[in-house]
Amino acid sequence: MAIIEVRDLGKRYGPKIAVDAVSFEVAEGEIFGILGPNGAGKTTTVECVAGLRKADRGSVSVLGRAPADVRSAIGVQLQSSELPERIRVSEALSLFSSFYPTPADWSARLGLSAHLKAEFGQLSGGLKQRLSIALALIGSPRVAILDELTTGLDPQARRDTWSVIEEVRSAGVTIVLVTHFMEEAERLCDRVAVFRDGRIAALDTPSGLVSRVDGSTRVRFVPSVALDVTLLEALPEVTGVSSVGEQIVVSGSENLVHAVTSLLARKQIVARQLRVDQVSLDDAYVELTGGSGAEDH
Ligand SMILES: Nc1ncnc2c1ncn2[C@@H]1O[C@H](COP(=O)(O)OP(=O)(O)OP(=O)(O)O)[C@@H](O)[C@H]1O
Repeated sequence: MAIIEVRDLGKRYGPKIAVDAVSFEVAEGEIFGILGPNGAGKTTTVECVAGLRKADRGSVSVLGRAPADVRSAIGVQLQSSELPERIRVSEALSLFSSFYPTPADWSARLGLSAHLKAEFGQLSGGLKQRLSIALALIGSPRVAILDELTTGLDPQARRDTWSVIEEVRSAGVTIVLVTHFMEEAERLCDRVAVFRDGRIAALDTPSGLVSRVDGSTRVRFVPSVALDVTLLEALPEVTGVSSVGEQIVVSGSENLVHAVTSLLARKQIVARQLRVDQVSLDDAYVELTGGSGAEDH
């Protein structure tokens, strides 16, 4: 069942079209990723889903209602979340807890226990980030919107945060995750919408996005005897053949390996130094967004 439905969403800032005809659904319990270069409209879209920004066009429903009517069911961690400099971590947690009938405390799990007395203004960027995640989850939301969840975290803290997100999902929370990190999307997301210039350029599972790239699989080998490459080119699974010295590199679709090895077996040719590579979500992203840098934050 869809817990979030976005239909034909449109938003301008003056002459600038930030979001244009964006539609998608998020199923209950899903981790839905939103990827795209800077300025592609990701934050504007999630702000509309959270009920924090009014769209010019289209509709958003969360749990079948307008987001503004179900605010307590939506937890939001946005890029710009700022707190007063002097507020202590413990004070922020109890203040936010007081807004909700059944608050949930994720602070220990997010590594904040040793920093409860620290003032917000003294926290490192990573700790501020973790506090903002704890505050987004404090109201036991049905839907959590996390914008650039792990930006500013070191690799270990990023992995720890991923484990927390997996726990949050196991607790039944649906998650919308805006990210610049392909590894994060690949690890966490069930489906990913790739935004480009205010529109969704592609929406699929991470592996589905990869398989859209032409020549997403590459087979490299050195044939035991000279091989007529036109035989390889004639295979329907093959999109390209090149040679580097003795090595032959064949690109093509998912079933490429079987097609190539069957041909070699028929010709009684042994494939030496056989290697198979798959393009990464990074490669797919670059192709789908026209080469914009993904991790330029
Ligand atoms: N309040 C605003 N006033 C004017 N223009 C805005 C405003 N907020 C965003 N924009 C513009 O709208 C476009 C989309 O911005 P948005 O923040 O939604 O993109 P984004 O994909 O989240 O980018 P980023 O990855 O940099 O956060 C950008 O061109 C941005 O400059």
